[in-house]
Amino acid sequence: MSKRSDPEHPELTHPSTKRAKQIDQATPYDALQQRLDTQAPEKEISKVANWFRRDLRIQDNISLHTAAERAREAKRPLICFYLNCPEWIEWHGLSPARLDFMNETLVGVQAELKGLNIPLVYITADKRHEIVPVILKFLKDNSVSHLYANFEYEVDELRRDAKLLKTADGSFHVSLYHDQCVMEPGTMTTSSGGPMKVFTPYHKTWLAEVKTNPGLLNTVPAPSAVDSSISKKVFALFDSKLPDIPKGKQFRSEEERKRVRKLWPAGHEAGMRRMDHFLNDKIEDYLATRSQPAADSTSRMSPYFAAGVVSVREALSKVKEYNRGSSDFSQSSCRPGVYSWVREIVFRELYRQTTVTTPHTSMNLPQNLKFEFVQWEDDEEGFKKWYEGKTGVPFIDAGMRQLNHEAYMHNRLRMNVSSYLYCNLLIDYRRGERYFAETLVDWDLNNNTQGWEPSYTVFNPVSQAEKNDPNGDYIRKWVPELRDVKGKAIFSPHDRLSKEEFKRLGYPAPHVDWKETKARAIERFKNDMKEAVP
Ligand SMILES: Cc1cc2nc3c(=O)[nH]c(=O)nc-3n(C[C@H](O)[C@H](O)[C@H](O)COP(=O)(O)OP(=O)(O)OC[C@H]3O[C@@H](n4cnc5c(N)ncnc54)[C@H](O)[C@@H]3O)c2cc1C
Repeated sequence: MSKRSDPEHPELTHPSTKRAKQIDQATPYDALQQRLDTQAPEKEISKVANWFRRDLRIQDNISLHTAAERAREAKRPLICFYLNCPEWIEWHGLSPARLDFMNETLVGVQAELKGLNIPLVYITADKRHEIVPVILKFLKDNSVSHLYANFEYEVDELRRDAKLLKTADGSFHVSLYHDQCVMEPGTMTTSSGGPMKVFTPYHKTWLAEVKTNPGLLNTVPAPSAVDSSISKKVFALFDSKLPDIPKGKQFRSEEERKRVRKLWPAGHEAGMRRMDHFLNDKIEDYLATRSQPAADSTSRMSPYFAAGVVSVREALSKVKEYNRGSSDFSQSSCRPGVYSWVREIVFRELYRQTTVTTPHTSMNLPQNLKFEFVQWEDDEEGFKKWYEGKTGVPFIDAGMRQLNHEAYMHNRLRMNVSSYLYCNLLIDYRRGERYFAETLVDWDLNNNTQGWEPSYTVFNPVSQAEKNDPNGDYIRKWVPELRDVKGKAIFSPHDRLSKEEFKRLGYPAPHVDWKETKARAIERFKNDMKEAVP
């Protein structure tokens, strides 16, 4: 089957499954590596540039650190820049919360760099196809001989970098670094040499590597101040103005902006404060409470990691300190909370390895390509109820209302609302994936696509709520219509209250019957995938 595009939902466009398999065979990552390896020999340094991407910090930033060292040794200026592309923002569906968080962080980064006599310049390419020419012009106009940046692993970004190298044709030298993870994506292989894809062996190997090589968690310092006799050569580049967030991507109101900003204070310092708070007050109980959304006991570090405001190495170095200086994070050697939190970080690492080695996963296609053959339902009413948190299923509605209010959702709810959308409503999972991207402050393509990977597991939102929100506190917080419902009726008020009692709540009846739709989904998946040949 394999539809290539859906005119009503252009965000779901993707290649055919056959093409996806070809892309997995000859990956954009390998193509870029090849270009990097076959560059013309380096010329003498005239100016060095560092391109900030999803690494919005000066602390423990590998490309920035290396670029600054190169410039310092050569006594040449260092220029930093950030590329803004409104069409790219639309294409990837970034949320107002995420953009505001990034912009606020950039304001701080620019000020920090200025204090070190290093300019941060904002450059804009209105359209995606203008990105490469705009960057080339900027580098040429400023006589840059050496460009530094950290890898981004998604297909679009890898192809953009390969195109930049091709078009530059040796006019400057490009160096890219692995900065997003502890373990370089693609390097964790099985005994037969292929990339590890399964979590348990990946986790085991990751723990062993980090235990024997604690240097993997080492951080690099922020750049030191540039001598003003050198920085004056790029005097005109200081005080570049932060571009406005595109109109359609701004908060609906000042009140909303203030509220969301308060929840997610921007910048590295705020991120590290949050990490300290987690270690001081939360990590001890993390294993026991991490699935209980009312406890709010997780770190809430995801926006900082997703935009690279805090590096994972720096966060793990803090965890190592807490772990009495040991990088042995195995279950038998550390506190349960430490083991369990690091395990989540390892999921994040594996998902980057997956993006690099199975690139079709970042092209709107499921990892298991057979799911591409499922016929999804067009249930617009159901979709609207889902995203507004009005499905009539309290746990699902609470999760979606938290998302809409905080630009964030607890992991347990992410698992439940995604399953509900593509199993019970049988709506194309990619629409939910996209809604998350457009709403979350912590959107991260690797974690989001893997989180949304369809499967046969149909979560039961009633038993899930009974287990993980036993007193119904989370539901009461986010679904005020149910605030006064007593006992277990809160988990399924339509079925557990009398008709009159339910009517008085002013809460919707379930949009679909869970049992029936579970059976429908399993049947549909089986039938549609039975003879699928991706
Ligand atoms: C459908 C779905 C969509 C998701 N979309 C995103 C997303 O866009 N961005 C995102 O960062 N995470 C996503 N996740 C993973 C997870 O829900 C969030 O990372 C987590 O809830 C963030 O809260 P925290 O920082 O308090 O996590 P903690 O529990 O404190 O975990 C620490 C860190 O580990 C990483 N992590 C935790 N859980 C996971 C996981 N299941 N998979 C991968 N990494 C994990 C995150 O970087 C997180 O900040 C998604 C999960 C699902 C099921």
